[in-house]
Amino acid sequence: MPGLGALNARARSPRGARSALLTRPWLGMPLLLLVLDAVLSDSHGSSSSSLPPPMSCYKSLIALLLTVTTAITTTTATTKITTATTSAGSLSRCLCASESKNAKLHFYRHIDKRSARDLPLWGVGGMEKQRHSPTKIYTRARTHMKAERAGAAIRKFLQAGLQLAEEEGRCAPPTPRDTFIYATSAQKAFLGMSVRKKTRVPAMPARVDKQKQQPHTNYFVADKDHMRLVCSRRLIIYGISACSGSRARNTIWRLLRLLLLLSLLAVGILNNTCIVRLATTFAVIKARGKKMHQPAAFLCYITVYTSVYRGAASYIHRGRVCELALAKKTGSTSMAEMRSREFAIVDTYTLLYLRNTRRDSASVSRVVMYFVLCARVCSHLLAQRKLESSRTIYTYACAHIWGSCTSSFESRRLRTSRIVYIVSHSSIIRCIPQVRVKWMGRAGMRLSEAESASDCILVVGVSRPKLAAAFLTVALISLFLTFHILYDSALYSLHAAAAAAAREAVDSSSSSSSLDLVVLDNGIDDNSYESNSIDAAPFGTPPAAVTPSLQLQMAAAYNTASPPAKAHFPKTSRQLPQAIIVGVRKCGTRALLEMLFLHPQIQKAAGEVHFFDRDDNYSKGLEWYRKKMPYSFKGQVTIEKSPSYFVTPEVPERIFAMNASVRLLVIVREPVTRAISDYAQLRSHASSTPSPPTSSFSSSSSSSSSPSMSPVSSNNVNSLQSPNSSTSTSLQQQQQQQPQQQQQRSFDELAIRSDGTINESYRPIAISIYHMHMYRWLEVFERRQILIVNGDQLIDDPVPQLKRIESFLRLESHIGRHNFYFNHTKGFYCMRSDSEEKCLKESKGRRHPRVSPMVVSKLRRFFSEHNRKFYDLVGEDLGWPEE
Ligand SMILES: Nc1ncnc2c1ncn2[C@@H]1O[C@H](COP(=O)(O)OS(=O)(=O)O)[C@@H](OP(=O)(O)O)[C@H]1O
Repeated sequence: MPGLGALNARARSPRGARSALLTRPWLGMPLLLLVLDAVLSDSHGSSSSSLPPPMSCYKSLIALLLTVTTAITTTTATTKITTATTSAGSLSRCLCASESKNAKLHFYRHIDKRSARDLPLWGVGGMEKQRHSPTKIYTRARTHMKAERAGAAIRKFLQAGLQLAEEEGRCAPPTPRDTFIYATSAQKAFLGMSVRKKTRVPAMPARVDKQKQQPHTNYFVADKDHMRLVCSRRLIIYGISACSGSRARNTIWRLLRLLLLLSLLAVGILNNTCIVRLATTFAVIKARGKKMHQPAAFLCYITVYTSVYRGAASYIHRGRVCELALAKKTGSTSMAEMRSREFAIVDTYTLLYLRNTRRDSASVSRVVMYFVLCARVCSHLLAQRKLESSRTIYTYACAHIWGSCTSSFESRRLRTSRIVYIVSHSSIIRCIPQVRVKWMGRAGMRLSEAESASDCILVVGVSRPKLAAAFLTVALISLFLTFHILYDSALYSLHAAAAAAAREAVDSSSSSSSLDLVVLDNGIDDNSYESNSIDAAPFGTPPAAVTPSLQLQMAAAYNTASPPAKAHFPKTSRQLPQAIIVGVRKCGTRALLEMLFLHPQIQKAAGEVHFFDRDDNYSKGLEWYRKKMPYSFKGQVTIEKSPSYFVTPEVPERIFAMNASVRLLVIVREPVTRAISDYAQLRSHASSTPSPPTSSFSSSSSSSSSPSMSPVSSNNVNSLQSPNSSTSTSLQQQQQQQPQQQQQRSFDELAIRSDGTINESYRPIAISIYHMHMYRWLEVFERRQILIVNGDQLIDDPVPQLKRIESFLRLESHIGRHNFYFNHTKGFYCMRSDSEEKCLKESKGRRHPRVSPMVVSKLRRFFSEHNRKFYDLVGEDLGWPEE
């Protein structure tokens, strides 16, 4: 058994195995894994056998899990992106709030939902009153309300905001008020608004819904581009976002994160690789992320991986970047003192983006908008005398963006390829009459004694989904790696457990009596059933996998060697059958196969393969056939059954060509009973088959041209093949014709012609003339390769027949009486294994039609001669009745 050496060798080198885990390719995505799996599933696909599901099943499951995880991750990341892109809405809300309620802007370091909830923002529709963020309202509406009601609720919510705005009298939009609703298309649809794609700005978006209750208010659906119009046109933005997602999704995400963290930490300890460390770092940060302001944390992840702006990111996530900068610029070292000063931070979380942003229309326009907003904030601060007008406002942005902004201010109009923004310099100047806005380079963030003090630093910027994509990639790779490693570890443990179990079994069996060993070692010779046994090594693979001698070797190996840290389970593969039940139809082939399957060393093919008797299957080649076989361990015997092999002339040669030493099982039953059983089956099938359109068949029973009693013609033999065989045309005719016409007739009519002779061309009769088929097998195979199983005895008492077969297959005796119990309802023996009790299905053991005793005895007399020929051929007398 080659597996033994390999087993021990591998068991002794767990380190090698473990390192193999890490050298596995992990560059692909889960789907790639699935594809690979499918390609490689040749030797590890699923099987209908009783073996534990092959590895690829686990792998597929893991891959599926990964895909689901990926989907969740993607969704989460997408919502983060949405959060980022709706930041403009947050800013405008902040702005309005500051103007309406004199809110202290330095509270707004983190413009997130939590802080927003506590602020008296009218810009999002009376948030203070309702104590709910629009996200929450939307989510709740989506979850709990019908679309219309939810739409109405949100409209009401928006109107409340408008009302509040009116009361405040600040930041009030011109009349008629134009309200822009910034929402995803799904949300807009939800609101009952048709979504019009915005193409050109400044053309106003189409008006889609007029509120009758508030005739002066026009509701428009704004897309991202419209957001940029907000300030210049003094419109109101309502940000409705579903960023937060459902509670369930958040919980799942949290759990996944925890799982990821724990697993990566565990694996990271074992495997000191930078990949794992990286992933672990990611997990730790991700886990911590929930405590941080989302976008800042988000930037932090990116920073960790790019390692470019680490310092800046940490400043940001602490929300102190401006404070520090200001402290340095004013020469103050005391933070407490700094906090007592008034200054504004409009937005911090997109600082890093500014370093990377391209000079494209979208980012520039967004920055312009931010500046406008900043300007308004400054104006507000000036009005409150919290900012000295003589002071300089520093903004931190990369040079080219700043260049765009200033040039736009100067030219009063920023024109890009796509959009013209009406951002006039005068409007800004109106807002901040005496405040100069200057760009402060990165160096400005550091201590510079020469610089004059400043009261206000505006850190502005934009964020883009691009960064999120990077994050997502890292997340996916980490997830993939994690699950891959987890999967490997799980398999590893499974193997070890299985090997340990095998070892236990070996230990216990080695302590059993030595008599067993003697009997088994001499197996065939000592077995009284073994008249047909083959003495040479029978199968393509050594049958010794679990023979006691080998078990002892294994046990010895286990016992002498120091206990291995890890062990490997032998691999499974699909083997061509070493034994085939070739027939005979209706003699108990299924029962035989299922009963043999009780033996742990036997694996059975699912269904009937019909490889050798059907030309279309045979032409697919042996590889196709092999793939139809179940997975088996080395040393196990693979068996398939296709009863029509017995009567198909080409089959013996074909099987021989595959494996000259194959073992064949022919199960036979008293021919008349078999014929009646066959008839019962045909009739049952006929009743469930729709009738063919035409039929030119002339009943064989009434056909005067039918062959006479004496030897069945070769024509008849050909016509006996499986109904599905493609080797015979007459057979197909028979297939179509028999069920409909013949099977409406009684067995008596079909089996006995009107002239009283036996209709031996009638298929059920012809198949029962066993010697006519058997001789073809004996022309090809040696007698000792074929075991004749008595099907009647298998019904009455299966165990002796099975013992014969165990011997014939050179298998350890395993199946015994404990494996069977008689089921009185079914009238047959049913099987019992450790795990279950099982009877054959209803089509096995059908009620036979009533056949007149005269016909039975007539048939028996007819068959007696054929039976004797069969006995002579096989050298066994089966003792079937002759009357
Ligand atoms: N344990 C047990 N349970 C049920 N049936 C049993 C069993 N042992 C043998 N048999 C007999 O098997 C007969 C069906 O034979 P096959 O399985 O070879 O039929 S088939 O050719 O595959 O259709 C079937 O024939 P019918 O009785 O005519 O249905 C049974 O008699």
